Amino acid sequence: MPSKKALVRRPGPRLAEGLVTHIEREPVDHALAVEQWDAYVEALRAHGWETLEVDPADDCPDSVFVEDAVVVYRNVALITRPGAGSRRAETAGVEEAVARLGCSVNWIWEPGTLEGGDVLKIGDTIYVGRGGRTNAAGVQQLRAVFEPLGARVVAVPVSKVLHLKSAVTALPDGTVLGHIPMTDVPSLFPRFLPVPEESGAHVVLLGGDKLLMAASAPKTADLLADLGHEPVLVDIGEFEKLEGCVTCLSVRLRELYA
Ligand SMILES: NC(=O)NCCC[C@H](N)C(=O)O
Repeated sequence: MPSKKALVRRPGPRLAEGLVTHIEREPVDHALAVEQWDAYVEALRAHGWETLEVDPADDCPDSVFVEDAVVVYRNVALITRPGAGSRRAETAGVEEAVARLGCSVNWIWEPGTLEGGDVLKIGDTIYVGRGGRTNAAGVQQLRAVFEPLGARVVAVPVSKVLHLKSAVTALPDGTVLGHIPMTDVPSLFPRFLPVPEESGAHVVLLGGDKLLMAASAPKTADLLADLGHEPVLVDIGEFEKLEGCVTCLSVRLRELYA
C-alpha cells in the first residue's frame, strides 16, 4: 500500500531570524509560530498522515521549512544543496530521516544548488523552478537522478517569488493553480487555473478531495470548494512572514512501500 508518512521539523529557537527575500521583514511571534506549527501537524494527522519529526537543527533559523532539504520521488531521496548558504546545515538531519525510512539517497553536488520548494511533482512529470535558489547545474543533477526512474523533468523560470511552489502547486487532478502576477510563464502548464490570492496557489493534497490551505486565502478556498474540493484551512501567518507556505512545512512521502 502507498504510504501516508510526512516529515516535519519543529521550529527552532532562532526562527525569527529566518531569511526574507521578496517581502519586508516583520517580527515573528515565536510562541504563536509554535502553536500554528502544532495545529498544522495536527491537521496532517487528522487526515491520516503519520508525521515523523526530523531531529531539530536549532542553529538553522529556517529548518522548519523542511521541504527544501530533500526531494523524494518513488523510493529515491535527493538531498538538496540549498542556494541559501545559511540553510546548508539543515540537510544532514533530513538525510538521516529518509535513510531510516529506507529511501535510497542521492545528493546535489557543488556547483549545483537546488531547494525542494522549487520542485513540483505531478504524476511522473517533475517541474523544477530555475530561480534564486536553484541553478542550472542543480536542474541538470535532478534530471540525472530522476529521469532514469521514468520521470520527465521540465525546467521553469522563476523570478517573481522565492520558489516555484511559492507560485504554483497542483490539484489532485493535475490542474496547476497559480496566482498570475507571481507566475513567470503560466502557459508552460497544460491545465492552469488562476487563483485570486498569492497564498491560494499553495495546496497540500491531504487525500481524497481534501486540500490543506492557508487561512490567508479565503477567496481561493471558496473557489476550490465550489469546484468540489474540500479545503482544510490552517493559520500559518507567522511562517508567511518568512515566505513560508503550507507546502514547505512538511515532506509528504506517498510512494514509499514499507
Ligand atoms: N519551500 C518553501 O516555500 N520554503 C520557504 C522557505 C522560507 C525561508 N525563510 C527561506 O527564505 O529560505
